[in-house]
Amino acid sequence: QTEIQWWHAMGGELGTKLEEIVKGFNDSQDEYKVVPSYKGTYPETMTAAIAAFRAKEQPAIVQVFEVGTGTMMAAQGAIVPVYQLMEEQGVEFDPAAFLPAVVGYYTDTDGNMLSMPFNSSTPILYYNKDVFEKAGLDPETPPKTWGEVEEFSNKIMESGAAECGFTTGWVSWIQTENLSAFHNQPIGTEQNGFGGTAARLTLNGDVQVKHWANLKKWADEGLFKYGGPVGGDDAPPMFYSQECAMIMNSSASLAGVVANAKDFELGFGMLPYYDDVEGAPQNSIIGGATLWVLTGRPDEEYAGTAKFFEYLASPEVQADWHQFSGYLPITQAAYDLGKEQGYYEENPGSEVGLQQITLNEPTENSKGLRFGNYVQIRGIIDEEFEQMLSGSKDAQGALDSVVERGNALLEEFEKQNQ
Ligand SMILES: O=P(O)(O)OC[C@H](O)CO
Repeated sequence: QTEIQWWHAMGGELGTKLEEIVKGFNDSQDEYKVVPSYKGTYPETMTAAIAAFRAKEQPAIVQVFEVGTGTMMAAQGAIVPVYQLMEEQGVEFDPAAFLPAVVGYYTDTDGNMLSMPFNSSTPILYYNKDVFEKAGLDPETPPKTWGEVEEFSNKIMESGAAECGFTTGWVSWIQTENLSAFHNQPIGTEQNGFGGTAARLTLNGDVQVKHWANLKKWADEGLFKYGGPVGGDDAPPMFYSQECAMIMNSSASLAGVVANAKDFELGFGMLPYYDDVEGAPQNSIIGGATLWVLTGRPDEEYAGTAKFFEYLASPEVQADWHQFSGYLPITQAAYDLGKEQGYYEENPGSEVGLQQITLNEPTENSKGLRFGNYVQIRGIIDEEFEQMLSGSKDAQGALDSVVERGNALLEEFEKQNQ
């Protein structure tokens, strides 16, 4: 039996489900055994894989979050593009089976898919209907605009229904990158980096500055509570304990929310927008991760990997994973299967993420981003946001620093990849 190592970043409920999915494949045949290993957060998993590659101890498959795409694409010689893998192994693979938002993010300029879509998400709003009701708000109506987020949060706090209005996961992904896409604002030149490595950051525009300044003001007033860097691990517990009435987080936080928020009625909504920004709401962008295949493994592992990917993309596996986790149904077939099963009717709110990424035809500003060294740039976004919260910089100063420090990394990346 050939063992295939799969390094991933799915902890908690998602990790348990991932293992169940792998077991389904392992039990379905006896030639290959996929061995999943949890390697920590997305940045930790990616760093571990790069170090392992240098030490020639790399796994065949590694799960890399969406913002690692630019770096992985440039790592020629280290990766086997998935379209090539499937072709070489004679396994049928139709990129058109995946949703356009997913295909667009992971294909090269010739339309070839480089990594295997597995878990694509988008951020949404979760809210506590019980707290809304206690505060005299309509529990069936989530806030649509940032003005309403402020107004509702004030009511919630003044009425004593909860201590805080809202929290958020991922300041980088949700309150900066998605905020920009949803308001049709660029975060960089060259179509947010899709046009090539000459791209530079521009995320210190008026809308982003206004939003960060508001977050600082709301944090000072207690309306908003910060959940920490990277994914914002401190945010979900504040929502589960009913300290904060709302949370903006990945659609894939669903599994955790369902498991932990047992004492109150859950509501779902789209991300808020500023109604004085023309073109908003545009559409949100995907997050989550894809599976990259690394070079340097024995041939039989690639044969098994192709078979495993075929299994992962099947409508049954995808629909099950999507419905459990809150990740988007990444293939049309998985979405259709869910409809046939009556899943969306029985689970109001479960289509919010999909409706939001498809709200409008994506523009250059809202189809995603592709920058090299972006994992490090995410770290800079968190650092500068924290500097702003502590009062040592204002929103403009913090975002200017993100651009300056980030562009130094982009210049370095461009030089290395000429
Ligand atoms: O928590 P996930 O898997 O939806 O990922 C969120 C972000 O896209 C990570 O960059």
